Amino acid sequence: MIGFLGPHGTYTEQAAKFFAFMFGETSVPIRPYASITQVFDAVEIGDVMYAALPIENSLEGSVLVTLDRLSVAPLYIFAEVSLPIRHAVFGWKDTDHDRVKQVLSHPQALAQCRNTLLRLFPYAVHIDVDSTAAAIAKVAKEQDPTQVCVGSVEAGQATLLQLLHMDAQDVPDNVTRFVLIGQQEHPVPVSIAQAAAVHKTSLLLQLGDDHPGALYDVLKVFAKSELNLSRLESRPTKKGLGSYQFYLDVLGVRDDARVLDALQQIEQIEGFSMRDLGSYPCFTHFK
Ligand SMILES: O=C(O)C(=O)Cc1ccccc1
Repeated sequence: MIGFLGPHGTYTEQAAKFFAFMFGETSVPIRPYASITQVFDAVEIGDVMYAALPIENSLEGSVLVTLDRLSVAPLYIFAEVSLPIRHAVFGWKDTDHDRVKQVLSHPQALAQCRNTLLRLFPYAVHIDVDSTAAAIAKVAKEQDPTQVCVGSVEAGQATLLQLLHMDAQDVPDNVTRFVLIGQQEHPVPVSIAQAAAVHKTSLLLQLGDDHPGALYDVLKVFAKSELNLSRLESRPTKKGLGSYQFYLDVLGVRDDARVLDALQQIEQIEGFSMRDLGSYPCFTHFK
């Protein structure tokens, strides 16, 4: 079973369906949860074997709820899929744009459409909802012509709402990365890894003692090993202002001799602790 950020109609459901399809013959069912936190709870207590969650967007950057929980949860990334995201705006028939008071959606969707929404609905406030599909359901239920919502065209068209605008994202090329995560003892079939041309290894680094060049010492290892980093991100450790941990995505699979060697070298650097968040296949899926 794959838990995902629901309800039905979210972008994460599209990713969950992709992952389920990758299981092939042993195709697994998917189950919606109302929030990212609830999906994490479900996979941690073993209610579901896997979880599908958004982790990063090409316009807005990291989905912090996912990233921060991943740093403390004993979970691993097993696969990644990047999906192009096209946002649509839905409302009631004959919506008067100047009278719209509220635009509801997931905060990432609102952020990805910020400028377009300001232009279309200059007097509206943006309201965060747990998912795009939850926002669509709320606007469809309340039948209030001063509310509109942002979500996928398929989810909106499954309601009585009217499609007001297509492609509301501020930049046409809008892509979100979704990850399949789970407990280490439940790896996915090797056929999934074999189906991908690109693999990544994700690491979480914590500096023990901060000193000049501490991060450089780590980056030098990757540079000398000619390993490409596809991401480097700092997040607060929450232990005090100015205290950071680092997320790194290395292009390469952990079993690769160069990656193994680099990781061993980093482990020997004093003052660092490194957590392996998984080594996994990366897919891109165009509908
Ligand atoms: O709310 C959704 O539909 C999600 O799956 C989260 C999300 C929101 C915006 C872009 C990508 C994923």
